[in-house]
Amino acid sequence: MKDQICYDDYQKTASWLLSQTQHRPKVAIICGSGLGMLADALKCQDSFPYSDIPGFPQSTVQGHAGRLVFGELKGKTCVCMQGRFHMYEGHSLCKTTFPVRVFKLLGVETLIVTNAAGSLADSYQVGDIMIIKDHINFPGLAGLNPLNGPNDDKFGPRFPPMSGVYDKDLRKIAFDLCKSMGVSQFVQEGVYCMVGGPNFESIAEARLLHRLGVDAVGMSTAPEVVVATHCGMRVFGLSLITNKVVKSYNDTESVNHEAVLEVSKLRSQTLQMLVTELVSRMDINNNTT
Ligand SMILES: O=P(O)(O)O[C@H]1O[C@H](CO)[C@@H](O)[C@H]1O
Ligand SMILES: Nc1nc2[nH]cnc2c(=O)[nH]1
Repeated sequence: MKDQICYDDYQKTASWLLSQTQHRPKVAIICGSGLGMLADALKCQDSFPYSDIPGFPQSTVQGHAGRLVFGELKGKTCVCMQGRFHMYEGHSLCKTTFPVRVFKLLGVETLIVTNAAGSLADSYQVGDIMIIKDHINFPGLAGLNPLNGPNDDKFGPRFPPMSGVYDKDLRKIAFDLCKSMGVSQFVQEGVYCMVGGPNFESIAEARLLHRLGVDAVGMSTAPEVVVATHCGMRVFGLSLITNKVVKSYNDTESVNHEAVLEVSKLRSQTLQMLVTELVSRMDINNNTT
């Protein structure tokens, strides 16, 4: 796949998908590491391996199956990415966010992003679910932004605002749902920070992030949210806290990807229920098939 992607490239992929499925999704869900089971809740599935979709990048990370699944959650049509693309895999940021613009062209109005993340906040525990209130896009602050290059006005403005992008109403609905599901004791709300990866944080880096007010850190999500916001989508995000980031030189623990995937399994049912109920409560004009 080439590095410069133009409107026609997104359009070709969207047209191919529209020709292969009757589903017309209004909601897209991106599954984080080990969270691909979120797609299992979809009814009447049509699914496509990324390798079959013209123009789609390929997943290379364990815990990211590489399948696009269309289907219904409580009667609402959704498309779900079982596997996302990360900058550290060697993809350009345009490629990591390619699906988001394709979703826009499919008619998607709301993007739900999920990820596995390490916690910096002292009060967080492994297994907590963090509703994302805001993000710090470290690569973005350093000039690595998926919107770099000529702006395509068909998608959005040159200088999109990034304040208040994680939809307040959806966050409130999610909180209320967690209460009614009896899981609010392990639900948090906080700031997600994207770093480039693929290495986990050094202790000095962890301390820096902690001082900056970061609650959870990962290697994804922010570019997808930037692109979704640029093209006018509503955004909701969840981080599953899979590990505590090591902040002390006395700590002998260290994190690894296998442990991240293990914890993802632990909360799979709760996350699936939360996302399903959230989608079912969304105000969506659903014109399926
Ligand atoms: O952000 P997701 O895709 O959930 O994955 C997270 O888990 C991986 C590290 O274990 C990194 O890719 C990090 O970003
Ligand atoms: N950067 C980063 N990404 C993660 N993904 C899951 N856990 C972590 C972590 O501790 N740090």
